[in-house]
Amino acid sequence: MLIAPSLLAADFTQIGNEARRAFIAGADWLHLDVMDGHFVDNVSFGPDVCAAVRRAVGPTAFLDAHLMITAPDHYYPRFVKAGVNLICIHAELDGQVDLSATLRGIREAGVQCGLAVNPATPWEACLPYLEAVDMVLVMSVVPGFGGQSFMGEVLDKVRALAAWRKEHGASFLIQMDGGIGAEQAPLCREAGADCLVAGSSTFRAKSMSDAIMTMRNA
Ligand SMILES: O=C(CO)[C@@H](O)[C@H](O)COP(=O)(O)O
Ligand SMILES: [Fe+2]
Repeated sequence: MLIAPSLLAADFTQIGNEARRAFIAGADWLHLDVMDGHFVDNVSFGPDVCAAVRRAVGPTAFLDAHLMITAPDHYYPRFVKAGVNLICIHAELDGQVDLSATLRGIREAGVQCGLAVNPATPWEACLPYLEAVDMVLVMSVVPGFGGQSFMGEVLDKVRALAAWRKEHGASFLIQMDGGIGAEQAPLCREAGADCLVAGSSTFRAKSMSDAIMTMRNA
């Protein structure tokens, strides 16, 4: 099980130190929540902050950018340039954005690509793209803010995606994001998730390393 602390819950006055703190505590990935105030009702940070995080953590740490933005096709090259390892875009943009071309462009730039679904979006929205992604992200909160409660009803989507993957011999990872801590991690794992994003339960834990270890051993 990969654990990806979300930098959204970090102390923003200490962003570089906070990013390093996550890896020192045993994080597998660092999750970077990018919000544009259009796709979600919040604004966070953009490619320049991601590039600063890369400088802080060094060349080998895995950075996972979750783009909650309406124009990922326009902006993804800037996140590639910032040095992230994976760029995840939202399936809800289907019809507005050429998702196939964007996913292909991300991969051709040498970066892994992912497709995310909101709690209200059926997993089948990913179906046309499942051969073309490295990861599917199943949101377990309505995106926009950290610190929300886990929505257990999305676990059925994780089960369905895991079943599809097995049946088709596919290898994409299944990530879950939102409201995840020690209590939710075993449920996510049982359903078939491979990577858990956790903001509040890691950065705001008394011991980040204990919090990460507990979730990983779920
Ligand atoms: O993408 C999002 C929210 O939109 C998440 O990555 C959250 O930032 C996770 O934070 P917690 O729910 O774990 O506090
Ligand atoms: Fe996220």
